[in-house]
Amino acid sequence: MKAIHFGAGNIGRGFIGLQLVKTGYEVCFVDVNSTVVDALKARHTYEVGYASEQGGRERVDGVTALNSLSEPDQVIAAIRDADVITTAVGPSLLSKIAPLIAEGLRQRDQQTPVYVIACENMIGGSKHLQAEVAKHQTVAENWYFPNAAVDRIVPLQHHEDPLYVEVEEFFEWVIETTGLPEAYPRIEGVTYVENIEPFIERKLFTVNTGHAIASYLGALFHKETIAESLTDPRIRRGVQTALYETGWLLLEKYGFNPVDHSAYIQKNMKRFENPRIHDEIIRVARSPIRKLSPSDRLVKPAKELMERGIEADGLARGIAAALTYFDPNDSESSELNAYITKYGIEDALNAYLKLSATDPLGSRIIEHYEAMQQQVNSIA
Ligand SMILES: NC(=O)c1ccc[n+]([C@@H]2O[C@H](COP(=O)([O-])OP(=O)(O)OC[C@H]3O[C@@H](n4cnc5c(N)ncnc54)[C@H](O)[C@@H]3O)[C@@H](O)[C@H]2O)c1
Ligand SMILES: O=P(O)(O)OC[C@@H](O)[C@@H](O)[C@H](O)[C@H](O)CO
Repeated sequence: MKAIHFGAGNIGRGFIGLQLVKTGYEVCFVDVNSTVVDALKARHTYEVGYASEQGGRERVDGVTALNSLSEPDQVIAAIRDADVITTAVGPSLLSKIAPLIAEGLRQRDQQTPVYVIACENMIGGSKHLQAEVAKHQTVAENWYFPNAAVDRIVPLQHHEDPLYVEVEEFFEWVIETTGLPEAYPRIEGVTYVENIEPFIERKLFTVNTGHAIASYLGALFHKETIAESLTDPRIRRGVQTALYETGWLLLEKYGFNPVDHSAYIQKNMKRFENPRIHDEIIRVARSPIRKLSPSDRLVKPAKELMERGIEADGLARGIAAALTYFDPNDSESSELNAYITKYGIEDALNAYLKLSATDPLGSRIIEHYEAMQQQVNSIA
């Protein structure tokens, strides 16, 4: 059994590759980072460490890697032979890897099924990748693209060994089975469900909404990590308020049990506070344009709540904080900041969030944004 995994980064090595190897796959990582690719090729093994009370490390053996920039033909050949293809490159890069995947799939023996699973933080990730592949190659009937949700906090890594990765112990990987044949491959640790929507929305609108707001409010109050942010009552309250709002939406949409969902929120607050994980604001806040897009963790739940006549003020405050965020090393943050400086907040709302300054959500965001601008000046 062979698996190709695009993106040998934190979640790629620290979760997806690990589970594939545990299942019995020979895993070939594909990446553009030559340090990581060369080390995987040379050693064929790496270690995953656990940031938990028990700690401990696991060895991940029998892996290899290819560089998609310098070895595209080898990547295509590897896709020809693969049973499963997974990705964890970031949602905006799926369009970049699609041509290579399309060419590899085109060259396959068309009788053998293949499963392509995007493990990205987005709703409908695999179907989005399928649409990107379809721009280059007609998608065959037995190329399956089941949507998935993946959850494990893997912070930025700062070790001498470029392959070692430290992760939290908790994980959840959910894959949608609707449309798959009976004999679809089972991956160790994966929960298979007929309908992924409640799972991806529960994860994205709790773990990622909470994380995002902790990071943007954290940046506003000059914090360095998520755990540090949550020690500040102003930020903690902001995160919890937003999570009770998204919780209300999830209860309305999917009929979750309120007691169970409250426990889910509290469990995630504990994960954010894990003292053994140094999760930097710059990682969690990365790519603010993506995070502020109408289909992502902040604006989508806020709009859906307001449409139901339910208050979303905590989300509006989190969105405003995201609009004040600035990291000069993050290209999306730089773009957004330059846009706001040039055209103003109302045009930015329109261009990136697809919201008007006059609609109820837009006007709440602007009120918070203006109050925060004063706050930025007073605490700077
Ligand atoms: N880190 C987490 O806690 C976590 C948890 C769940 C989901 N995710 C999701 O997983 C994805 C990856 O996140 P990450 O934290 O591992 O990021 P990362 O930056 O650590 O890893 C991304 C990897 O993709 C590689 N890459 C970039 N362009 C590529 C290309 N053209 N071809 C092949 N590889 C390429 C990068 O070199 C990098 O190694 C994102 O969608 C993220 O939302 C992350
Ligand atoms: O990866 P992003 O940029 O979509 O979001 C940053 C974090 O919220 C995210 O990586 C979480 O750590 C992860 O989703 C936990 O499962």
